[in-house]
Amino acid sequence: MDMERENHKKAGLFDNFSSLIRKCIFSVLSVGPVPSHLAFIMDGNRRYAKKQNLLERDGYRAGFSVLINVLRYCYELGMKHITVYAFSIDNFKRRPEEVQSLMELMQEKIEELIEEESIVNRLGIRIYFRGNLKLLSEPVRSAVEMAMSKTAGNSKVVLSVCVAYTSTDEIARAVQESCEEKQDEIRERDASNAGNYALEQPIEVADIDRHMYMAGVPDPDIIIRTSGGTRLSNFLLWQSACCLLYSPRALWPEISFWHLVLTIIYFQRNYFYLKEKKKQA
Ligand SMILES: CC(C)=CCC/C(C)=C/CC/C(C)=C/COP(=O)(O)OP(=O)(O)O
Repeated sequence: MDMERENHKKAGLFDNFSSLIRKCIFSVLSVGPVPSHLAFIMDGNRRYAKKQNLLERDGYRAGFSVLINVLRYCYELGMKHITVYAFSIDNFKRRPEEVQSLMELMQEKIEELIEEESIVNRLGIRIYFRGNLKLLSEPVRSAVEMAMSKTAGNSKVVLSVCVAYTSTDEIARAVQESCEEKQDEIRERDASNAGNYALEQPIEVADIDRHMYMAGVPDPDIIIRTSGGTRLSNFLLWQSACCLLYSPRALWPEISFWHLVLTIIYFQRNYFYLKEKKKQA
């Protein structure tokens, strides 16, 4: 028992020490510009499981723990938006047992996240799930909806979790809805202006923007794809016209505080170039 208490005390001291080191490093980094929106393609969970001789499911569990750590670091750095690619529409084509196991894990973790004392509530994180949510099974969809309503009062950080998501689906749906909206407007105007044909009204980029799953979220400053890949894999294509891509070689569950530090340094080195490109766009 004494041994247990001793170990607990040591772990507590280590946590305090790490948090102090983090604070010092973050205050140095904060002298320069810090991104306000990071987006992650959390690649490499299965490879990690294989490498560590774990079940695939445990690779995803390790990936979820890393997501929680990353959220804490981003919060400490004062970032406003974090977006993660948790499940693409194409992922539904994986083996049914794998899809089932990942969905069960998501449901379990979402339910944990909305508990009163969870990190999400302690740090004031508002969660949005973005994607074609109709494609989710009923229990997962209810968990997702519950998480969005239970965190609606949190306002420090916005976590956007893209599930049942692909950019091409997002764009096609937004264009479709914008056309329908425009047709309704024309119909209403024609009805009140009998006999006069309405002039053709083009659909603007801003109209489509308003109908995106990511509506209201500023475009990401950097997309980080772990495991060294440099493909966007149908993630945030509409939102990444002026965005950096960073691809550390580490698998997602291996991502640590130091990878985040390197990401910020990469952002700071490219800041003026990015600012110039944004101005031109
Ligand atoms: C509640 C919540 C937000 C949970 C998120 C859990 C989590 C870490 C999901 C990642 C899912 C995924 C398909 C990652 C891609 O890597 P991969 O598994 O395809 O790995 P590979 O590239 O090694 O094959």
